[in-house]
Amino acid sequence: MKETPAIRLSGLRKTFGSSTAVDGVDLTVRPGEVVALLGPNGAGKSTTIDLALGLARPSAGTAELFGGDPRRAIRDGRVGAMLQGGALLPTLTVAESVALVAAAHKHPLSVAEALERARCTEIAKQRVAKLSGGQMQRARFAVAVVSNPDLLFLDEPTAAMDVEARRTFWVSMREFTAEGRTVVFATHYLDEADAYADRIVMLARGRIVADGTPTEVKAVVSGRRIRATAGFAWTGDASAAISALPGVRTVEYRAGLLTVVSDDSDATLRGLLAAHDDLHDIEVTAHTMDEAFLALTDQRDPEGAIR
Ligand SMILES: Nc1ncnc2c1ncn2[C@@H]1O[C@H](COP(=O)(O)OP(=O)(O)OP(=O)(O)O)[C@@H](O)[C@H]1O
Repeated sequence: MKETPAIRLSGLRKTFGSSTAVDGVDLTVRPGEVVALLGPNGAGKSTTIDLALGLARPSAGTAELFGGDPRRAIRDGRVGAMLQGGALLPTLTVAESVALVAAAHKHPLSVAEALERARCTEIAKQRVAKLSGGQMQRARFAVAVVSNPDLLFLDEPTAAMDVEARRTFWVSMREFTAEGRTVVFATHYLDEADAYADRIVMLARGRIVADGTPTEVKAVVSGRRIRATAGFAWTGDASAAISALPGVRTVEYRAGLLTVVSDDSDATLRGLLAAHDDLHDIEVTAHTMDEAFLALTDQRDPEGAIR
C-alpha cells in the first residue's frame, strides 16, 4: 500500500492584495523526513507553513496533512508547531504553560518529559515574562512537543539564540527526529539546513527554486566569485578563453574589473594566472546566500528547479 504523505501541498498560492506570498508550491513530505525550508526574508516560508497548518486560507491549491484536512490532524494531536508570532502567556511559568497545552491533548507527553526534551527543566518555574530570547524559544519548543506530535513545524526556531543555544536546541531536535517523526523547519541559514535536514527546499519569491539533499542544494549555491583588476586588453578571444577554464559559470568585464563566478575557484584561478600574469588585486569570495537565491530565481522557472 502506498504510504500516506505527512504533508502534501498542491498548487498552493497565497496573495495579499496585489502581492503574491506563495506562488504555486507543490511539495510532498514523507513521514520521517526532516525538511528545511530555506530562503531569504519574504521568500514565503512562514506563509507556506501557515497554509500547511490551515491557519491561512489558500488563494488557490490545497494543503493536506496525513491525507486530510490540516485542522483535523491538529485536533488529533498529530501536529505541533512553533511559529514566529506564537506568544506564551507572560504571567504563567514555563511548566504551567506546558501543562496548559498538555491538558488540551489526548496523548500528551508528561510535562516533565516535554520540559526535559526542550532543555527547560532548569527554567520550569520561571515566569514567561522573565525569560531571555533564547529561553523563550526553548519554552516554545517544550509547548510544541508536549502534544507528542508525529509532525512538527518550526518557523525559524533558533532566531533569538546565540551559538551555544542553537547547538543545544538542535541536539534536542535530533533526539526528537531520531524517533522517526517528521519535522519541517524554516531557516535563513544554509549551515543549519545542511547540518540538520535530510532535504532542503529552497524558496524564493514564493516559489520552490531548489529541492534536494543538502549536498545537491549546496552544489547549487556554493559558487565562488573571483574578482581582479585586468591589465590586458579585453577581446572576444580573451573572454572565450576564460569562459573555457575549469569550473567557470559566468564571466563579466567592466571598466578594467574582471568578475568570474566559478564552481571550482582553485582550478579557475590557476588557469587565469597561467594565461594572464597582469591580474592585480585578486579577491576570491564565497557566493552569499542572497546572491545564490537571486541567481536561482532569475535563471530558473519552477519547471527548471533542480530535483
Ligand atoms: N498578512 C500579510 N499581509 C500582507 N502581506 C503579507 C502578509 N503575510 C506575509 N506577507 C508578505 O508575503 C511575503 C512572504 O512573507 P513570509 O513571511 O511568508 O516570508 P518568509 O520567507 O517567512 O520571511 P521571513 O524570513 O522574513 O520570516 C512577504 O512579501 C510578506 O511581506
